[in-house]
Amino acid sequence: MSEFQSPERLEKIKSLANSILQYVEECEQGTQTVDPKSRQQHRNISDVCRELQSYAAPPRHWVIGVACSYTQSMALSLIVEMGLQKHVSNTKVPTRLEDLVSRTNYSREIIKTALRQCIEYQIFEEPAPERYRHNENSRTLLDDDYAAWVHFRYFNIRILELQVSHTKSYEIYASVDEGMLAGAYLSRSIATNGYQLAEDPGKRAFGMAFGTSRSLYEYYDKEDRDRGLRFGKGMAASTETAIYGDLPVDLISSFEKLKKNATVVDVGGGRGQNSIRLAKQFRDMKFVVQDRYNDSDTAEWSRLPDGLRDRVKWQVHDFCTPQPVEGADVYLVSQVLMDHPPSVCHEILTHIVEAMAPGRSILLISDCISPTGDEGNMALTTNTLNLHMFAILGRAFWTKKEWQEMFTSVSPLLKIQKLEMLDGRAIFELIKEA
Ligand SMILES: C[S@@+](CC[C@H](N)C(=O)[O-])C[C@H]1O[C@@H](n2cnc3c(N)ncnc32)[C@H](O)[C@@H]1O
Repeated sequence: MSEFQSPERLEKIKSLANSILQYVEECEQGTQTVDPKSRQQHRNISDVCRELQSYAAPPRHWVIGVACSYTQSMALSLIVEMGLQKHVSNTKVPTRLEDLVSRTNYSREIIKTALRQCIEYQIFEEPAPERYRHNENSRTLLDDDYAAWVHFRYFNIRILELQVSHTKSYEIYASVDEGMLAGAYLSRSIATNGYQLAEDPGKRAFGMAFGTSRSLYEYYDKEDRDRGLRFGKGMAASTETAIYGDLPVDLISSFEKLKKNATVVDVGGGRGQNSIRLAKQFRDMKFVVQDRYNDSDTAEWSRLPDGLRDRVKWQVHDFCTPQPVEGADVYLVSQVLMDHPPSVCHEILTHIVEAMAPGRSILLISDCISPTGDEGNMALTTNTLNLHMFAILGRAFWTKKEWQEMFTSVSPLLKIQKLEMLDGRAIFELIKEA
């Protein structure tokens, strides 16, 4: 018996392996019910695989391996930064390393090492030495919005190509990307703030990393429009995936029970990803996508299919000012409150509640919740998002009690009609009592 594999550990490995086999059998027999609301079984099995991986490694290897997991982000960021996904074959015939080098003129060592690291995590495949092709995972990077999302979360150094007469020179300007860079500063940020999340944007991990005293959205608006646009694209992709789409509002809230031509105001709606999805489903409803920073509404609008153009409109609106659309049927606030300190959330909600028609307008909040006690646990993906929010926005997800206190402080007339929670995601349906 190997020195670290005690009988207890081996027993654990056996039982985890059995649950994997049972999952495979159920899938083969079609007895696995894929619940669109939770995708719980798939998530369970990936938790089991992670646990199994931990038992397969000696403890000292496992912990240092977890500590080095940032190198996977490094590799992926290199791929996206160099745009390698666009050069690797998407057919059975792989691309040779030499061809990748000659097509891009980038370092052979970097290309090879970044691809190798990703391949170890099943992103791309290498059917023969130094021959690469896409697989199901790496193909996701061919979607521009999705690649923008990956880019937002990981490290990047942007190279600005300057055309100076006939010579090309490169200026590397100090821009490194949000998720990974801010994350690297988190321990330093809390250490200088008595081990608490910093309220002052300049002292948050993001502020320290980017040398700014502005909060994330102000920074995007005033200092870095390109990165702001990329964030918007990333958000659009994030709501389309299983990770953040596990609890879509339309599955939980009864849009069916609304009147056919109801108006939905999508507050802080970004590129309108939620409204567009809903407009496709509810063909008579109208949508107003409000965002302070989305000034590309004309571009968004022109991209809409014909049937949606007369029903989805954009409006530049700062949600910290009075709500211009009064008495709408639904005010949707999706992934907005999680970004702001309590005082700003109070202000955002107050403006909406003032515009709501008593007894009729619905306030629909899709956000995250920190489960306590018998409410369960956060899924790894939501916990990961919470850590990311610590670094980027200096915010932690609220408990149910904190949410309730916020609603009561905004207005005693605001009442929760429905609350759905899943793995740390939450959807609140509220009305303003008459
Ligand atoms: C995390 S995104 C959520 C986007 C969308 N609701 C979703 O669920 O995908 C937050 C959005 O709030 C917008 N935002 C930030 N500050 C704002 C403000 N003061 N007024 C209006 N929108 C704002 C951002 O531009 C961004 O589009």
